[in-house]
Amino acid sequence: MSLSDFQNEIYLAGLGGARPGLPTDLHRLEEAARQGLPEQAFGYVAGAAGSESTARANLAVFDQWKIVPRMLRDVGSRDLGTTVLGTAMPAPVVLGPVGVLRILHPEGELAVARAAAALGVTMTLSTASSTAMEEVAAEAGPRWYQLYWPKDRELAASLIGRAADSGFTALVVTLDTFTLAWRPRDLDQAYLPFLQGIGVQNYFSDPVFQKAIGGPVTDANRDLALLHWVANFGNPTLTWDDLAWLREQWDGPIVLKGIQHPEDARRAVDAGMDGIVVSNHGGRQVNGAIAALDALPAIASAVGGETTVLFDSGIRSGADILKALALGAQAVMIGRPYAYALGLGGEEGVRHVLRCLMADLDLTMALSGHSTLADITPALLSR
Ligand SMILES: Cc1cc2nc3c(=O)[nH]c(=O)nc-3n(C[C@H](O)[C@H](O)[C@H](O)COP(=O)(O)O)c2cc1C
Ligand SMILES: O=C(O)C(=O)c1ccccc1
Repeated sequence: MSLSDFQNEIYLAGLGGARPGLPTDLHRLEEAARQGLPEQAFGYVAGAAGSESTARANLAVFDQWKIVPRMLRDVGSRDLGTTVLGTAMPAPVVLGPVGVLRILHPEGELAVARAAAALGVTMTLSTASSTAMEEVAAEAGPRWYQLYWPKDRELAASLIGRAADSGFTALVVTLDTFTLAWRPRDLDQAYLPFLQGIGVQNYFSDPVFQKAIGGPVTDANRDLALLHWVANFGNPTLTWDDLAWLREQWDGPIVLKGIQHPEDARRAVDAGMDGIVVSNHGGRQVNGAIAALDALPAIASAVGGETTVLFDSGIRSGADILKALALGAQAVMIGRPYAYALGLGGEEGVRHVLRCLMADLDLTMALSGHSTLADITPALLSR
């Protein structure tokens, strides 16, 4: 199926009288999710750090940039395809890592893997997934693995080795979340998915983790296992020097997620990394932090052209994607929209979100005079 068929299919379904089960404006998915999902799970996904002002700014900042459409440029045949970190993509859209997906749907990461595979879209599996990576890999198409770098190096090496053995082709190392931030929605609800054993599956299935707690996780040692997980989840003492060790562990591309300062982007390149994700974790970590899109231009001018620059935090539409690409990203990741859609519509819901985004991007590019990603430059934007 070509990309221009994505919107046709949706339109034709509408003309036939069958409304899409979920909103086609992804901003409105959040409202649908508020009404349709259990309160605590919805709050976990929708929530962010502190007063959530950075999460709001991530969305609002897109309105400060305007697309200036160009006419009469023969956009009759479009190609949104690209290759990022060696992975071929139908469009510059990747499912970002979102942990604990079984709080939203019983099939969790498996449903996401099937939806992404059906469309040839790359999925990034979280270390905090609620399904072990080997099970997800068996159902997934193109796939990257997101590492939460644990304290214990032996455990880190084991997770990385399993990811390589399971066919994950790039390592996305998240730096901004060695611990969860001050998140009032979850604190007020006393809600943590892990206390229900959701999000620890990659750890509990790991031989190094099991060795450390004296054997497989059972009802008898579950509390011990959870304490060991908490103690090992993240390492606040890591520095740039530690990246040399990581580089030795993984042969494929490594990208650092959570970069917000141009000097950090520079250090990533100097440390031999293959890319960065400009991201503030959807505003879930440092409230008051710079809106992610505001961080992008300076980072792109510091390292763009030398490394792969990915972007996330606030992408909700084709226009948002076009703006992020124009400001220097090679591709974007999405988070909350597909999590909401999973909760509301399972595998089909995730497919809906991907088709909407790709169709909207295709149309927005065409109508603003762009046929390929190579045509996208900062010149198409006005502040
Ligand atoms: C419920 C939830 C869980 C997340 N879990 C992870 C995770 O396990 N690893 C990670 O690197 N990022 C995680 N993120 C952050 C996303 O990868 C992404 O940076 C963020 O959601 C992007 O912003 P957006 O939601 O506005 O698209 C999570 C985000 C949400 C909403
Ligand atoms: O909630 C998050 O943002 C997140 O990144 C995370 C971290 C650990 C486990 C699950 C999700």
